[in-house]
Amino acid sequence: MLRALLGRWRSSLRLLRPAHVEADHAKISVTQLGHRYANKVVALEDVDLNVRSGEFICLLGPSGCGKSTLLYALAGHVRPTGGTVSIDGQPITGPGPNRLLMFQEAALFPWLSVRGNITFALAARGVPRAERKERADQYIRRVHLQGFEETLPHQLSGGMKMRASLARALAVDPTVLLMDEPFGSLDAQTRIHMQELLQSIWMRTHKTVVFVTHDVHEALMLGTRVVLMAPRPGRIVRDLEVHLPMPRRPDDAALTEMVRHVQRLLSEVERTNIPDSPPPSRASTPAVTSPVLSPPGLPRPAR
Ligand SMILES: Nc1ncnc2c1ncn2[C@@H]1O[C@H](COP(=O)(O)OP(=O)(O)OP(=O)(O)O)[C@@H](O)[C@H]1O
Repeated sequence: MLRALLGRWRSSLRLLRPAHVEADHAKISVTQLGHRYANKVVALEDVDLNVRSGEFICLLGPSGCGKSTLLYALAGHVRPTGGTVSIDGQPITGPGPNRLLMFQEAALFPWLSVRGNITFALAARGVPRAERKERADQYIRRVHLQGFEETLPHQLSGGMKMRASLARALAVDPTVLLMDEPFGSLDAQTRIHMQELLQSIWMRTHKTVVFVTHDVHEALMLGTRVVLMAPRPGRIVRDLEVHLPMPRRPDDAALTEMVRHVQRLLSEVERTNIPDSPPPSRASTPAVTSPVLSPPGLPRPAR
């Protein structure tokens, strides 16, 4: 029994491997990124991250580890105080049409219908009038909102608003989709539905996505890569490729094993960053670099 459990645990963790992406092969390249806010908080220090075209990256970590700051630096909304960020070899100096940032709030115009919100965004991006309605309706179908084209946002549920917002984001076809905890305010069931929808859309489009979340299960459900961050100063401590086939089921056994493993890594990150303890030196986070950990109640496997 124990041997079977251990075998299952080992094989699921083999699907979680360290990521190594050369800068030459990267769509997004972040080099030695640092950001210190005006209040002297060091939100990011020495962050290096290369993202291939078509990857779904989840930034995961405790509150305050700089996930949003990194995302906003990619969006061009934060001008980092050190290092560089580039997309397709072009340095980012401000917001641009090749990136789209989505938040927890659907941010729909309340006086425009679902279709109106999408066609407005298309018009703002210079899409010819003749194409707008057809393109809007195509993405409305993709998020399963057909029949609600003329509905105003206040007549939609939270999940439907988020689907409309997702349709709008996809319709403008950005090179990179940046998502800051987009499903954070949804109830558990709607959140799972949104994850499944986003996953199925990603499988069709292979859009490059950078997705911020606190939720380990969400990160492993969606990500082709999970980047673990730690605070004070905000930095990357683990970068793992998730080789679990898609579509993923929320209750899949291998996924559940991985969630436990990554939760343990995260709690080690949190233990080395206890509030009111002196900030850890960069060399004092060794636990996070230990390659294999035992799940609770199981012996530590031989290396
Ligand atoms: N505009 C700002 N001015 C000053 N400090 C800021 C500002 N925005 C963020 N910070 C600080 O920078 C650090 C990183 O914040 P950031 O929001 O990027 O982290 P996060 O990992 O996204 O956190 P959370 O998960 O809670 O959203 C935190 O200590 C935060 O207090």
